[in-house]
Amino acid sequence: MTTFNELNISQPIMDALQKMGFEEATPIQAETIPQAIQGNDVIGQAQTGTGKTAAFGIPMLEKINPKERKIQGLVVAPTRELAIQVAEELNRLGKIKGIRSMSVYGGQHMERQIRALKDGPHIVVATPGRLLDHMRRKTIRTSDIQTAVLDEADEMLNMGFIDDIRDILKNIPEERQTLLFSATMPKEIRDIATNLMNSPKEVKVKSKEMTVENIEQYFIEIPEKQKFDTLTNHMDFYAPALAIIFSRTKKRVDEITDGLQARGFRAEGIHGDLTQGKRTSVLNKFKNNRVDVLVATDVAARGLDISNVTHVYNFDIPQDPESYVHRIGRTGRAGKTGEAVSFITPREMAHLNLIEKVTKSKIKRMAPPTYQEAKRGQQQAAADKIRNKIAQLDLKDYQETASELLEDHDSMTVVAAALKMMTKERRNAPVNISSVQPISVKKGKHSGKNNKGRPQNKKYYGQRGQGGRKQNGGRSQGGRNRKGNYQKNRGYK
Ligand SMILES: Nc1ncnc2c1ncn2[C@@H]1O[C@H](COP(=O)(O)OP(=O)(O)OP(=O)(O)O)[C@@H](O)[C@H]1O
Ligand SMILES: [Mg+2]
Repeated sequence: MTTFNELNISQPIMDALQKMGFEEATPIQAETIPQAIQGNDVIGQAQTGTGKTAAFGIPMLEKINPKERKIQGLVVAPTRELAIQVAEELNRLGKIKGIRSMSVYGGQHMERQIRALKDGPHIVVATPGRLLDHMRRKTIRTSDIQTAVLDEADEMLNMGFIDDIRDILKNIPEERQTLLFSATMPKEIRDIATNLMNSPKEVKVKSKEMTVENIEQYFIEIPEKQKFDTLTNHMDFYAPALAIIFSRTKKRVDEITDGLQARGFRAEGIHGDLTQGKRTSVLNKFKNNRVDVLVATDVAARGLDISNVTHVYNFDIPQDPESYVHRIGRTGRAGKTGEAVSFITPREMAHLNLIEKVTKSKIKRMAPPTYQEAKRGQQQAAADKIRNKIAQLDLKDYQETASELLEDHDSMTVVAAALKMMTKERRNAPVNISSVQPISVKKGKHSGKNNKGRPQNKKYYGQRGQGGRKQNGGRSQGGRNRKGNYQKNRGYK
């Protein structure tokens, strides 16, 4: 255990940490903060949700002089939502020291952005394309930048942003310090990254698995056509408080979202074809619990820190093991527990084995919940709702009508009728999701545009998953118990 006191952090930032409720440094913070404060370049790798933002944020903030209204720190992140979030966390950490961070990303009004930049933020957190745009227009001055951070570095290099990243770094003074962080860092990508840096110290928080151990991981083997019914059955049976569902395409995200809404779930979708306004509003609704289910493409897979996400579903298994790690890492953050459930079609079993092997994690087989179980789950949710109402003890106005009902019918019948009215007959809303090809290990699956220049795939797929099925059958343990807890927490809607 390391306290922040031991890390030579200045008082204003210590005060901010205290205000944020951070008591101890996480391992990646304990290991990288001293290295970075000394001025070293650092490649930091640690599991999802373990505080990498503050690990690079604190040393960057330490170096900044708040009196100089110049951009002294830069963070580059792969998605707009992540840029917004990182800027918010840096603003919290830097507030008492008087350091202002601003996010800059595509899809936002250029003129408005330029005006805000004139206000003189000390740190800019940007997505690569928009950042280059500003650099070309000279609306972002890079000559005073002392620290450059690449958050989710491997993703940006993977996504074909390597040239953009090179261009960005070329424009930043050579004496800069470069910090590079991610939960995953395939060797080939690390080699590319190392070339962009100055003798970086590599800090890898050691763990057996790439995923955090407080995420219980399951898979359900299920034909493509049955995925959607299985999803709603699972959600009825286990009643996740907050869930993210990942799907492979934007079209499927829309279809799943529509389907869930038709079946009475409070769901919204997020993907790259939506306007930025819509993307932001969907994410805010999810954060404020006005939406319980977020359906997303990989645009939401990296870095997003939404507290209390209890379940992550892979409606479609992701192509890369790294993507699996990041997706499921949206739950089980900052020491909390979470559950990940992946739907695997029979032909994708070998791909699942490969993911297990690369991530060194155990993904347990779970039987698909039946429709009967789903209905029972819904009834229990309705019963919980009644229990909560009873606890509130404000039922006097209803007693006269209740006693009239009980004169005509026995209490069992009355309660059963009430429960029936409170539960939804989900199957009355048939839903069709358009099919996609299964991901297979043997086929050359790297032809897709996402796989451009992904040397690490060769490594994985060269090894070839062993195929075959796991025989560790059985349902997730403790579902009912956990379900009870979740329902108490949320008050079923
Ligand atoms: N020392 C700490 N004590 C308590 N909470 C912390 C500490 N450091 C960070 N946190 C909180 O933990 C959560 C996860 O942090 P963060 O988003 O930085 O994780 P990450 O390692 O970047 O994850 P990812 O790989 O998914 O990007 C945040 O809500 C953050 O505020
Ligand atoms: Mg992060």
